[in-house]
Formats: sequence, structure tokens, C-alpha cells
Amino acid sequence: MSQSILFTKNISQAIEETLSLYTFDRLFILTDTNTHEYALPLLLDCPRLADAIVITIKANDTHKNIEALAAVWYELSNRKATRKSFLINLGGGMVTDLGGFAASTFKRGIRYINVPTTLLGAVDAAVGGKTGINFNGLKNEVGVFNPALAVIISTQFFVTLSCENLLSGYAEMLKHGLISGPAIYNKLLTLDFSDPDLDKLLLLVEESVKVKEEIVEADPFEKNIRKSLNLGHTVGHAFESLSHERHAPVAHGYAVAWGLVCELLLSHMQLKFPIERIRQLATFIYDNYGAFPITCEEYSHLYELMTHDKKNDSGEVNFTLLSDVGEIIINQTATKENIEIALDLYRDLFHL
Ligand SMILES: NC(=O)c1ccc[n+]([C@@H]2O[C@H](COP(=O)([O-])OP(=O)(O)OC[C@H]3O[C@@H](n4cnc5c(N)ncnc54)[C@H](O)[C@@H]3O)[C@@H](O)[C@H]2O)c1
Ligand SMILES: O=C(O)C(=O)C[C@@H](O)[C@H](O)[C@H](O)COP(=O)(O)O
Ligand SMILES: [Zn+2]
Repeated sequence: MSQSILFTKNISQAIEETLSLYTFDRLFILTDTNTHEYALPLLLDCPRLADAIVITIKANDTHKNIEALAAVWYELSNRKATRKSFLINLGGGMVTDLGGFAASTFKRGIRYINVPTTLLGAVDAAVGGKTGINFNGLKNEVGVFNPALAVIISTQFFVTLSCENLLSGYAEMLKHGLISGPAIYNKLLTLDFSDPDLDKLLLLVEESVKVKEEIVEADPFEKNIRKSLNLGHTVGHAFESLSHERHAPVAHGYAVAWGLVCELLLSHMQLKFPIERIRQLATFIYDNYGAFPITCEEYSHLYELMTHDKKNDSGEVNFTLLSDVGEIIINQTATKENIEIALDLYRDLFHL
């Protein structure tokens, strides 16, 4: 999978240089309502964007859906996009997932690049070629693997990000730390979110992207080791879908943070992952992210949601688990009973 990843302190220059590598007849920029307001102005001095056609969709994951996707297809079609046209996805993971899927399917595929504007987008969503939309109440139920030609990462965009969005991205960085090993993971636990050191954060971002890049390079289509990038997501996506059903959606990274704790509890039960490490992470997550409230009456529904996880086969729920920090064991099934015990333990740890 060839995908160039560029870190820059000058986003306009990086976009100019990247676009100079390609020829296209029409250039489109996809934003959501927030990135239109906060991120697009940072690109206004790019001469190559002067004639770009901006398409704007509603913000947030509730709009990562078939209606917003169709709206993008209509715009591309009505504005006469051809196979020689080019799309820039300017936004967080919602925009890069949906825009990547729109580009991959419009006229069977046009070229696109990602310019992530959230921490989560930079360290995870914009990188690695998973695109798609939510469908039928399930996360990323429809999509394709098709990487952006290039990903341009600039922390200039993070200035307008809320603390909630920084924390959401940080959860995916914690996941990268957990799968890579103590050297990165221990550093991540030392960042103080009441007064974050932004230089330190940038170094951690670069390390985090590298963790993802190397895994995707080794297994772009998630046949083996890429399943490690899904740590925390079997439970996390079930929490996220439940939050949408409740009409109180939680940010993806928050759901992943709580999912990580649940899946490490399963890891403890099935693979002896050290309990002290779980207490340490649960404290960090409780202090910074709070708790996702669940009751035991919701366990069966959460389990049903997990039966749709894309790692599953043969009717069993498939997890990526760890035997220790950095010790990944993929293709671990768990019984409904064990999953429910892990959820009980999660509620204990989070005072629910
Ligand atoms: N493809 C992948 O590999 C992958 C990986 C992780 C997550 N995801 C997906 O990514 C999505 C989550 O991404 P996200 O956390 O970036 O959410 P998001 O794109 O919804 O952005 C979060 C919020 O921040 C706003 N925003 C974006 N950039 C901003 C900026 N610079 N300043 C101010 N506000 C800004 C957005 O409009 C939105 O309201 C989920 O759909 C998740 O499933 C995909
Ligand atoms: O890149 C991957 O592989 C991941 O699993 C990264 C996840 O953080 C991301 O949320 C991804 O979209 C989840 O994919 P899914 O296949 O479980 O829908
Ligand atoms: Zn994720």
C-alpha cells in the first residue's frame, strides 16, 4: 500500500507541493461545517486551490451516513467531476472516512488526499486506507480499503480543537502505545491534560503515526496483524452504536478508551494481562474521559452489536487481546459469559 505521509509546519506550502505532483481537470475539497469554518481559512493562500470547488457536509458522526455520502456523489456529478478530477478531504475522521469512500466509488474511483484536522484523524483515521460510512446502526458497516495518495499532517489545525477532541484522538494513541510496547505506552500515560505540553504531544503524534504506518504496511487488508489496530473496538464500537441509539453520541475515541479497558479485562481473564496495568489505565481514563454508563439489562444488546464486528467469523465474537503491553494475540474469541463478566468488572472499576 503506497501512501506518502508528510508532517509539515506550513500546510499551504505542503498542499502546493503535493498538488504539483498531479494533473487533474477539476479539484474538489470536502469539508464539514466546522472544518469549513476553522480549517479552510488556513488554506486560502494556496494558488492551486483558487478554483477548487468546496463541498460541505454536516459535521459529526451521526452524518457519516448514506444520505451525506449521496449528497457528495450528487455534488461531484452535478459539478461535472470526471475520473481525472481530484478530491482533498479536509477534516477529521468523519470527513476522511466518508470522503475516501465517496472518492473510491465515484465513477469507480477518483484520486484523493487526506488533510486531517483533528488529532484522531492525524494519528489514525486519515492513515491506512480504511474508508466507509455507518449503516444500519453499525459503525463503518459499508466501505472499502483504498488509501489516500497522500496524508498531510499539520498541528496548525489543532489550535481550534476542543479538549474533548484532543482526548478522543489521544485514546487511539493509547491504543497504539498498548500494542507497540512499554517504551511508547509509558510516555503516553505521563501527559497531563490539565496543561498539555504541545511539543511533547507532537513527538508522541509522530511516534503514533509510525506505529500505525508499519502495521498497515505489513497487512493492509487486515488479514493478520492489522487486527491489532482494532484493539478496544469490538466493545468500543458497540458502546458507540448504543450511544447513537440513545441519541447521545459519544466521540469515537471515548468509546475506544472505555472499550480498551473492557478488552484488557478480557485479556486479563483469558491471557493473564497484568491487573495492575489495567487499574493504571482505568484511572487515567476515568479521570480524563469519565465513564460510559451501562446497565446489566443492556448486556445482551451490546453482545448483539458485537456479533457484527468485522473481525468475526463462524458466529463467534473475535477480539484482539494482549498478554502484556506490546504482546499482541489476535483472533481470540470470548464467550458471551466472559464478555459479560468483563462488562461487570468495567462497571466496578468505573463506579457504575
Ligand atoms: N479509517 C480509519 O482508520 C479510522 C480510524 C479511527 C477513526 N475513524 C473514524 O473517524 C471518526 C472520528 O474522527 P474524529 O474524531 O476526527 O471526528 P470528526 O471528524 O467527527 O471530528 C470531530 C469534531 O471536530 C470538528 N473539527 C474537525 N476539525 C476541527 C478543527 N480543526 N477545529 C475545530 N473543530 C474541528 C468536526 O467538525 C467534528 O465536530 C469516526 O467516524 C471513526 O469511526 C476511522
Ligand atoms: O486502521 C485500522 O485497521 C483500525 O482498525 C483503526 C481504528 O481505530 C478505526 O476506528 C477503524 O475505522 C475501525 O475499523 P473497523 O474495521 O472496525 O470498522
Ligand atoms: Zn478507532
